[in-house]
Amino acid sequence: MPLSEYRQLPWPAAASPDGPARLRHLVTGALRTGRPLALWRAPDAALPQLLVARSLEATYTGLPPALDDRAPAGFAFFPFRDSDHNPALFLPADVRYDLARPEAVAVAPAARELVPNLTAWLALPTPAELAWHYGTQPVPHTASEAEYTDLVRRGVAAIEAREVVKVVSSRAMRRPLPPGFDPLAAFAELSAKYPRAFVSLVSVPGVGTWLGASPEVLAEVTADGQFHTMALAGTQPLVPGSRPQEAIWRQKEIEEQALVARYIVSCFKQLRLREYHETGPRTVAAGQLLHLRTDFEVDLHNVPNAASLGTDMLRLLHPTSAVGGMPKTAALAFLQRHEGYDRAYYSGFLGPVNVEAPGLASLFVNLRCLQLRATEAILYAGTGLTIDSDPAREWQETQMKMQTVGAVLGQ
Ligand SMILES: C=C(O[C@H]1C=CC=C(C(=O)O)[C@@H]1O)C(=O)O
Repeated sequence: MPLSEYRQLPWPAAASPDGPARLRHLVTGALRTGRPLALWRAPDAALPQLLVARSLEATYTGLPPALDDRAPAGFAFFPFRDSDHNPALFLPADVRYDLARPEAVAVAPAARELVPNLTAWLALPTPAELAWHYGTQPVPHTASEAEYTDLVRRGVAAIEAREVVKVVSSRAMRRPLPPGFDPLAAFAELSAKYPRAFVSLVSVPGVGTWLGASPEVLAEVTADGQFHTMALAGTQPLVPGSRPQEAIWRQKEIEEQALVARYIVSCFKQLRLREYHETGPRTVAAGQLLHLRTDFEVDLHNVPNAASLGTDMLRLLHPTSAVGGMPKTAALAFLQRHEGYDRAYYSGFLGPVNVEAPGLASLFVNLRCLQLRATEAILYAGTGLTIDSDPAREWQETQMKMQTVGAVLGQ
């Protein structure tokens, strides 16, 4: 919905002094009134944006979001696997606050009834305590090194037995929160540390609070009418002092990434799309890690099914072979049987749809993320397995990936 249809509530002059203080004030208000919220900082953007949904009920959705300019505006927050425990959510863009326009809060027509209380709230001082929403699901099983390496061995055996070509195993890890841990400060720290990542903080009653810095675009429709997705896979540490372009990749990683690229091409084929532009694979840095990445662009001005292409691709892509495996159904069945924990929103996807302008969408894979509980964080990471995977190395790789978001835990 264009911003012109929103009601602009000017910030009272005497209240919170600057954009970040106002952001904190709005987040506090959303948490106190039990409303879902999403805060994100797009890659390469200077400032974050906040969206608050009018109610939890308004966020439940069935299908993945439609990526077209007539679809509702909001923030998608989808689990790896849709279930009653981890519902697929789409937070309608009812209340918006963009730090690039810090002087006013925008309220959508659908949330008009919030205006009186919100106006009163803007004039109040900010309470010190933020009551973040916590998930109601139990803490997931966290695999020991022995358990994880065993899972990797089983994955390799499934590849050898030709049940799957590739599978991406993953695990969770618990870490205590440092004293005085402040998720908003952690969000700002991740934004500063990873300028090229999609940094997000999502908090939903009953579902929980998730913080992350994702390097992976799942599906994007840009202002100049391009559809963009990427095949991101293969991991090695960035050696301090060296340049990403100098990295040398083993056959294992080259094949692992090529499978993801091939999967994307097969999705285009299913949609009978031949006009796409492919760049790469090239080496890209994501925090302290390097990955191989191929970018795919489709000029939506030049394809017959432009209006539905983004929506159709999103439905085919999730979960991609960078987080599930190949063939998709067999890889997901392997994970269901052997992984031994609930990924919840890790390796799902998230991001704004039609928020900045109708027709603009940026959905990212929810990687390099953690779930916040009252006293601890649960970190998540996975590794793409191929026939050449070494269990000890794959464990190491999950450790490295967890350090991306784990950096804010100060350990
Ligand atoms: C599954 C994750 O990363 C994916 C994205 C890039 C590289 C990957 C890899 O090398 O295995 C994974 O496919 C994760 O970060 O948890």
